[in-house]
Amino acid sequence: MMKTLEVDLGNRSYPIYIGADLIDQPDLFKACEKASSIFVVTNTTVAPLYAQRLNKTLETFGKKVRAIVLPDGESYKDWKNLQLIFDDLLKFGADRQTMLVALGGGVIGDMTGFAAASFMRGVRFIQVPTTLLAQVDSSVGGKTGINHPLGKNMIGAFHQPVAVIADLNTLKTLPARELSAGLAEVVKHGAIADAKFLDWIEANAKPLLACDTDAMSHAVLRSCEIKSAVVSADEREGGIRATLNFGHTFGHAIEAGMGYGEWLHGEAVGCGMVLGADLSCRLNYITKAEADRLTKIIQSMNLPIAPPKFGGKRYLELMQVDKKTESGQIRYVVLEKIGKAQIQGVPDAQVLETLTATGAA
Ligand SMILES: NC(=O)c1ccc[n+]([C@@H]2O[C@H](COP(=O)([O-])OP(=O)(O)OC[C@H]3O[C@@H](n4cnc5c(N)ncnc54)[C@H](O)[C@@H]3O)[C@@H](O)[C@H]2O)c1
Ligand SMILES: O=C(O)C(=O)C[C@@H](O)[C@H](O)[C@H](O)COP(=O)(O)O
Ligand SMILES: [Zn+2]
Repeated sequence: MMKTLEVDLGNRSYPIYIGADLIDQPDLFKACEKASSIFVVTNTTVAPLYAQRLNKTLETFGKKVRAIVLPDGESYKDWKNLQLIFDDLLKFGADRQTMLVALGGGVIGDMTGFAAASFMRGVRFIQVPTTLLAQVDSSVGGKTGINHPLGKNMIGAFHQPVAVIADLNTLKTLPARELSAGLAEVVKHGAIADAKFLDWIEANAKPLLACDTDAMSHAVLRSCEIKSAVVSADEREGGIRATLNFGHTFGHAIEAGMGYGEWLHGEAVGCGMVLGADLSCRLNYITKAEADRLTKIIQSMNLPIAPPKFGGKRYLELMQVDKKTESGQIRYVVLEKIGKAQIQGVPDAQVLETLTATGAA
């Protein structure tokens, strides 16, 4: 059965649809009725799996539908490949009434959203997330952008989609490693916002890793509920939205430091949460037993828990460019307790203790 949630942002509110075989349902794409043309942005892996079905659905609106197929991978989330989207939009007559449709994981969603934010100063777009990570996290909330060699997601814009259509059946073709990466963000939602959800995740590692339909449905729904509530309260990260960045200050440093694509985003975030839990413990918020428990949950999702050994100085250098840094002071999301997070500055010496204790330094 399909579930519908709402991201509540006044006249920019939009629905999140979660259910099976949704890419075949034209009524969910009704925002396309007013479009002059439709461009589906996808990649070389997802296109052969789902583009034809989506195309058939979109063609029912009687508009020109075109696919823009990008190369696959985090390392392509850059200027050069963003430009390919603009090239085709201009070449094939897109205008301000054009609808972009992002069909793929977080990389495609972030790039399509940024293209939509900036093409002709802004056009509408729909998110059709096909990875677990995109369904539980990246398709919701309107953070769009690309990477810079010196820092993750450094160039971008807030631009909300007009609908999120999460077809749970697309997860059936997802490789196991990608499923685990998505589970990292699911664990994050439990850790920062809902201790009972974290209990459920802990108890359901097996069905989650097996991509069981009921387990996936609950994981996506509860994650979207948590994320949409946070985004509705703080769209532009002036306050509580920063808690969604738990594990990301360390995680983004791992992604950039290794070279984008070496570690998956979810893997880096999972490991980043191990460091974040250790730091939270050193700050006397959570106990050692609670930090160890979170590490075990992350490990149970087949995610790496040992960070790359860049050394303390290099980690601090990589983390300095984090978007939460204020006047040179790096700010970290820490767990006040399981199910509640906050952001604060931490002396480098204490961060170095965490980096040393976890083998990063
Ligand atoms: N905007 C946000 O709020 C937000 C939140 C979290 C992550 N992100 C970003 O999202 C990106 C990570 O997203 P991701 O984990 O989805 O990675 P991804 O987009 O690279 O997708 C992972 C892999 O799965 C493939 N794939 C996608 N759907 C598939 C399917 N149904 N079956 C088989 N293969 C499929 C992709 O082609 C790719 O190879 C990062 O760039 C991260 O920074 C953004
Ligand atoms: O939506 C948010 O806010 C998040 O922080 C979600 C994160 O999972 C996501 O990876 C996001 O892209 C990170 O944002 P950034 O501002 O640190 O680049
Ligand atoms: Zn993330």
